[in-house]
Formats: sequence, C-alpha cells, structure tokens
Amino acid sequence: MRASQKDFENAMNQVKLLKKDPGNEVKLKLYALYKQATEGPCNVPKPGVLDFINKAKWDAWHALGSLPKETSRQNYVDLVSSLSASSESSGQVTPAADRKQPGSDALVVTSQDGITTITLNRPDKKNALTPQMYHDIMLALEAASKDDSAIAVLTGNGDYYCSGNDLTNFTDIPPGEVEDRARSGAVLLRDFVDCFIDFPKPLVAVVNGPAVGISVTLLGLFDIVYATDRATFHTPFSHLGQSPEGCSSYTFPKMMGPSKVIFGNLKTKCNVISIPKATEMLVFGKKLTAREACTQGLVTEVFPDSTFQKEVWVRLKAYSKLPPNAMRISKQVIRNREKEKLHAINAEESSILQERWLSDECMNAIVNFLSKKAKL
Ligand SMILES: CCCC/C=C/CC(=O)SCCNC(=O)CCNC(=O)[C@H](O)C(C)(C)COP(=O)(O)OP(=O)(O)OC[C@H]1O[C@@H](n2cnc3c(N)ncnc32)[C@H](O)[C@@H]1OP(=O)(O)O
Repeated sequence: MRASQKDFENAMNQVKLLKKDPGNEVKLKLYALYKQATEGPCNVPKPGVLDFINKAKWDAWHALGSLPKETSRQNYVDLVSSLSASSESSGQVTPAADRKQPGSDALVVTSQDGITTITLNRPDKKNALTPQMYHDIMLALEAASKDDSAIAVLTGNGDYYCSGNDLTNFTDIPPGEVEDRARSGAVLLRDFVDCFIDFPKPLVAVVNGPAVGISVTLLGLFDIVYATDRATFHTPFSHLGQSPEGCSSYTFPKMMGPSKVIFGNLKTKCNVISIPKATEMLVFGKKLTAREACTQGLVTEVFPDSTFQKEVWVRLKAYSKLPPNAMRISKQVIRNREKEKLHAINAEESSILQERWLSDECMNAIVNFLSKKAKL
C-alpha cells in the first residue's frame, strides 16, 4: 500500500517526537527522502567542498537519483516508522540496523553482536558498484565509525564478492559532458577511497567469492581480509585502458615485497625472471587465486568454501567482544603515520584515472564489454 500525503505529514510530525537523536546518517537519509518526495530529483548546484554540512545534504539527496516522488514518500514513512518502533521498544536507534537502506536495495547494512556488516546486494550483476552504492557505502562507513559496533565488515551477497566498478556507469553520457563526468567520477573515487583510509575501527573484508577491480585494490586498506578458497583477485586495469586506484600503487608493492628474482634452470640456461608480483597484478592483470593472494600478503587467511561463513563469523564475533577503544587505538598506532601519504596517493591515482577514462583505450574496452565482445 502506498503512503498517502497524510501518512507523510504524520511521519514528519513523528520525527519531531523521536526520543533519541537518530544520528547523522539517518538524518541525512530523512532529509534526502523529504527533498526527493517534495521536490523530486536533486536539481540545485553542488555546494563547495568546504561547505561540509550542505555538501553532505546535497550528496545524500543527489544519491537518490531519479527515485520517484511516491517511492521516496513511502521510504520516508517506512524509515520514520522503523525509528519510532525501535526508539519505543529499546530506547535506542541503531543506524540502518537489520533492514535494507531506503532508496537502495543494492546495499544492506546490519548491526548485530558488535559488528556492523555492509553487504553488497546486486548478485545478478555480480555486485558491480553503481554511483548510488559508492555513496551509500560512504554513508554506511560514516555511520559505522560512530555507532556502538566494535568492528565493521564488508561482504557480498551471492557467488561474487564484487565485480568492481559497474561498467555501465560509463554509458548514457550526453556528448559534451564526458569531461565533466570524468571529473565528477574522479571526485567520487577520491572521496570513496578516503573513507576507507580514515575508517577508525577494525575493518574486515569477508571475501565470499571472486573480486575484481576496485574491490581488490581497496583490500590493502582493510585490517583483516578473510577469503573463501573459491575467491580470485583480479585487477585487469590495462585490459580496460585504466590504471590502479584504491592506493594499490603504494599498498600492493609494499605488501607484496620487492621484485622476486627467480633464476632459470642452469641446464637449460633460462634468463633471470624478475617481475614484482604487484606489477604482475596491476600492470599485466594477472588473476591470483585465494592462496596466491594469501602468500602475497593481500589476504589474511583462506577458508574452505564449505565452512567459510561459519568459521569466519565465529572468529569475528569473538573479536568484536574485545575492548573497542583498545582496538581503535591500536589501529590508529598501526595506520596513522601512513594516512597523509595514502591521501596524497589516492588524490594522484584519482586524477590519473580521470585522464584514462577519456582515452580511446578505455572507451574501446567499455564498448567491447557492453557489446559482449569481451569478458575478463
Ligand atoms: C567512481 C569509481 C571508479 C572506480 C574504478 C574502478 C575500476 C574497476 O573496478 S575496473 C573493474 C571493472 N569490472 C570489470 O571489468 C568486470 C566486468 N565483468 C566481467 O568481466 C564478467 O561479468 C565477470 C567475469 C565479472 C563475470 O562473468 P560471468 O560469471 O560470465 O557473469 P556475467 O558476465 O554473465 O555477469 C552477470 C551480469 O552481471 C553484469 N556485470 C558483471 N560485472 C559487471 C560490471 N563490472 N559492470 C557492469 N555489469 C556487470 C553482466 O554484464 C551480466 O549482466 P546481464 O548480461 O545483464 O545479465
């Protein structure tokens, strides 16, 4: 049943009666749904980067894309009713707890047992990332950094962990707007990766299947990476006419070590082979198995697929009971001295990628994928 105007007005009044502040993430969602329900898609200029509050509000509204007014009204009413119910039953509002985020079914955020879990939920598209998903993941991380959970987890629903950037993001661009789109894509990428660099609590990737592109490169910014033995790790940037992101141009060589020199068999007089593993992945697009990725330091531990979920969640529930402040501070000690460098690398990678997106090599690769001529 669709929410009526009366239901909508009642919900607006109910918001004022909430006993507990629902937190910034929820307030931004409410704001965005209200604007979308009353004014339609965001049509105002983007505020400047230093206008933090208005930029966050604009981002939240803009992320709703072309969501119809009636659906936005319904989502607003549903969100308020879930907030009212939880603030009455427990006196506590957990951001996005155990429900799909309004406006986007492609991301599910739950909070339970001290763990906030962000699940990519587009299994029919191998969990490829749309612009809305990038925005929703940023909002979810922002909320998770402030909620009661001790750790945060990113995982995927279905047979894939994630197939990387949704390549249809490059389609339907009106002529004359290609450069603008590349520019805004680079800003989105930089903001997105910045959220991972700055995330203050232990961040865990539960890699439930193959991972491609940005979902692989980001792993260098996680604190733990658990993978099923069915997972593979693939960064086909050259094949796509693109270049590395997610700070992988720094984290991968660092974790995988310097060039590994392999001498040929003396009898057959082979040449010396010396290609760093990171280069083999990031430049030549070599796909690693889970065990290879573990040997290279990208994955913390590999589990048999049949027991993966059980073993990983038992482990994570135990970790989530450790003192949260100690974990947060230990992470800071480990990570903080690298942060500034990582932000600079992220900015540089994003700006190089902005140029790459305009190249013929990149455009041809996207056209080939979309016309089903090329698959990885
Ligand atoms: C603003 C931020 C920018 C960040 C930049 C990041 C760079 C990257 O992430 S680069 C990596 C981009 N990803 C890819 O190139 C993967 C492309 N996908 C594939 O090669 C194959 O789909 C894949 C090997 C992942 C799976 O193959 P199959 O098992 O044979 O499945 P299908 O190909 O039939 O896939 C099912 C369905 O999903 C669609 N799909 C999968 N991945 C993507 C994707 N990345 N973008 C868009 N669509 C994707 C695929 O087209 C199928 O759709 P339908 O045909 O409509 O069913």
